[in-house]
Amino acid sequence: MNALFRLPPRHPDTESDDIVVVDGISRHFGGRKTLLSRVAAPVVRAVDGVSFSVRRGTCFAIVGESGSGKSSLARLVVGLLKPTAGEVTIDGTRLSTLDKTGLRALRRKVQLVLQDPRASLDPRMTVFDTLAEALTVHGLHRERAARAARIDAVIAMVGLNPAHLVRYPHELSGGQRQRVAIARAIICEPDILVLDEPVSALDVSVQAQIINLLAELQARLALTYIVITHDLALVAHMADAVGVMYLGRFVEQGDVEEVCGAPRHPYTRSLMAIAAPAVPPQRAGRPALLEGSIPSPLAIPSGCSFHTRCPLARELAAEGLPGVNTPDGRLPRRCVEETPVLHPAPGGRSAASCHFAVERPHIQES
Ligand SMILES: Nc1ncnc2c1ncn2[C@@H]1O[C@H](COP(=O)(O)OP(=O)(O)OP(=O)(O)O)[C@@H](O)[C@H]1O
Repeated sequence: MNALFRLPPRHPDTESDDIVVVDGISRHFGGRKTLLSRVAAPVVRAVDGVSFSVRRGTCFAIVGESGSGKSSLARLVVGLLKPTAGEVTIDGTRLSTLDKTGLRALRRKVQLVLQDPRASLDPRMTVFDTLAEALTVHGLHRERAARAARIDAVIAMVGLNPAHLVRYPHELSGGQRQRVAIARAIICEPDILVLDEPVSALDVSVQAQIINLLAELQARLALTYIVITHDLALVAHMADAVGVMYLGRFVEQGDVEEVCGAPRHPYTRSLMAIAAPAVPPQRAGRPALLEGSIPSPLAIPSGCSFHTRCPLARELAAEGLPGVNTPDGRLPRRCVEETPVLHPAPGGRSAASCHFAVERPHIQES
């Protein structure tokens, strides 16, 4: 489990105001016998001991490839999934202490926006009905005129007009549908939006418009964002802080300028190379494109879970001495045998879990 990593405040005299604190959260699936099977299903470690905190009014991004556990983590944060271990605290309230009523109240404050609005909007409901339903669920603006006024105000905020209110999702473009999904999320005046791949289902030309809309709304409504994405370029654009996720764990996290500007973990460097192939080689090693695909979370590699794809491990092994490497000489033994912990970078604005991340000390010294 990674220890709770908190960015030091930019201005040391301002008090820390963490609206979200995620402490050692895990979610494992399977492992139980079913009625039809006497053998327990294998355990999938979708999220495995993740910790982070998010300052009020900022944007925290969770980045990683498909299958790294990002969506499961998002669902844990909004209380849609129960953790196997660990705790999520939202604005001082521990989710584990909430009953059904408490969780419903929390869902008003923490809204989830999904990747594909075509799937998340009911095709049989007009835009007006979709927004009215959100108010009804939370018992807000019950009076007709007040409800219509709130819907008109929100539809304008997301850049649509009253003519859109009578349309059905299939009568809207992809960008307009995502604007409706955002309107539905903000209509109940939440504090936090969890945005799961908010633009990846959209045409590239529309993506920038939605990103700008999200930035505008964040400033106007003092929202806190948690953005789930596989795209480090989007992270660099939107986020203040980031957690880089691989097989259920954060392998690097911290200030976005530091993590994206001088990534220390070889996985982050590889993601950066994909996001911006023209970026010159980083100081601490050449970014290499990722080889192969992410292993199954049913069979997480031993030691450092990234060792099966790690370009830095291969490079270090090539420099290493017999006995320091695995018997086949392909990888440093330490990468295969020892699980790395998050090491804070000098200055404490980021941390990376790689045995060799900091100075890339020569393998004989380790
Ligand atoms: N309900 C479930 N039962 C079993 N395994 C699950 C369940 N939900 C997720 N998983 C597994 O957990 C792992 C992480 O899934 P998750 O959807 O959180 O990853 P992700 O990074 O969001 O990927 P994607 O971008 O493809 O959605 C995957 O291997 C997935 O198959």
